[in-house]
This record gives sequence, C-alpha cells and structure tokens, in this order.
Amino acid sequence: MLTFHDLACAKGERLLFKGVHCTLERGAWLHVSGANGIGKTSLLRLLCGLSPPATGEIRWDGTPIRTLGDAWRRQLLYIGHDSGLQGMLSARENLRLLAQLAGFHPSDAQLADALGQLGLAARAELPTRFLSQGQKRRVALARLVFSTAPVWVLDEPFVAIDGGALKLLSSLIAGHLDRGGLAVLTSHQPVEIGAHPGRTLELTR
Ligand SMILES: Nc1ncnc2c1ncn2[C@@H]1O[C@H](COP(=O)(O)OP(=O)(O)OP(=O)(O)O)[C@@H](O)[C@H]1O
Repeated sequence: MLTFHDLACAKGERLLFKGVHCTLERGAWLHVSGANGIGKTSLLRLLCGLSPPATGEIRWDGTPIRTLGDAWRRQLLYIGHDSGLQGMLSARENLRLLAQLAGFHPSDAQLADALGQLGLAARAELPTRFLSQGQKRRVALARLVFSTAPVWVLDEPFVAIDGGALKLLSSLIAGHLDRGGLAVLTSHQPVEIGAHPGRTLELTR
C-alpha cells in the first residue's frame, strides 16, 4: 500500500502545493491532474524519492520511503515525460540500458517481445535519433511489457502515441493492476484503464 499524507512541495521560495493526501491499495491507480506548472511532475518525483517533500510523509506498506532507500527504488518503475533515450543507440540497446538502470536484466527474447508488442520489430536496430516522437515514446514504454516492479509511476505516458499504442498501454497498465501492482500517472486528458476505476487527484493552488 502506498500512502502519502499532508504532502507539500516547494521549489526555491515557491510553494507548489500543500496538504496532499492519498492512500492507494495494490491493484489501484491514481490519475494526477492539474494545470501546466502546477506540480504534477514534482509530485511524481517526490513519490519516487528523487526529491524530499517540504512537509509530509510517503509510506510504502507503512514504512517511510526515505528510510527504504534502494529498497524503495527496487519497487519502482518510473517513466518520465522525457523518454531518456540515447540517440546513437538502437531501440534494443536503449531498452536494455533503461531496464538495467532500473535493476531489470531482460533476456534477448524479452527485449524482442517487448519491442514487437510496441510495433518496433522492424526498427529495433536503428539508432533512435532516426525514430519519430511516437516511436521514441514507444521504446520508453516497452519496459512496461516485462517490468515486475509493483509500483509504476508514469509521467504523461499517453503523449505522442497513436490510438493503437494508447490501447496497448492501457491494457499493459490494466494487466499490471490485475497482478496486484499499482500505478500513478499524469495526464491532461481523461484516462480509462480497462474496467479499473481510477482515482483522481487534482492539484490546485
Ligand atoms: N528545479 C526547479 N527549480 C525551480 N523551479 C522548478 C524546478 N523544477 C520545477 N520547477 C517549477 O515548478 C513548477 C511545477 O513544475 P512541474 O514540472 O512539476 O509541473 P507540471 O504540473 O508537471 O507541469 P506540466 O503540466 O506543464 O508538465 C513549474 O513552475 C516549474 O518551473
């Protein structure tokens, strides 16, 4: 279970938000919404332990994540809105690298399967600087096919992808929830994840 209580986030002198609460059981997902610049990405970064909250506490199964350190990071798959690809490396090489940085060691077959599911089989060996924006996004999202991390934190995962990839992404998240995972994502659009009713947290000033 992921809980956060009375969270506030400051950037320099500016308080972005305060008093943010949520409890997410396994199998649940949260849609974080709000205007540009309100602090959605900043909230995801707090949840991942990449920066500390100004006030409040984030707990995983009752333990503050600040005391879990690497043990918390091993629970996580974080995909930021920058796809984080190295343009000189192929889709397959990027996918392997991104997975390894997150502590996964996919086999060649898993990499091929993930790229195939994302419709990238014919582009797998091409340097990613030659891919379209949507194809780059698909490479970043391909990690979801083999990730076993229980907590998925996805910043704007639906941006730049077409209807087919959107359906696939939604079904990958639904499968993750069915297996007892949980997900926190941001989107400026309404999101449906199969039959899983999501919760919405709208950040406001
Ligand atoms: N390291 C930083 N130093 C100063 N200000 C920052 C820093 N990081 C983010 N900000 C500011 O914090 C605010 C919130 O940024 P954030 O990226 O969390 O917003 P967001 O809600 O995700 O926006 P968008 O919908 O446009 O992606 C913005 O005004 C941004 O400029």
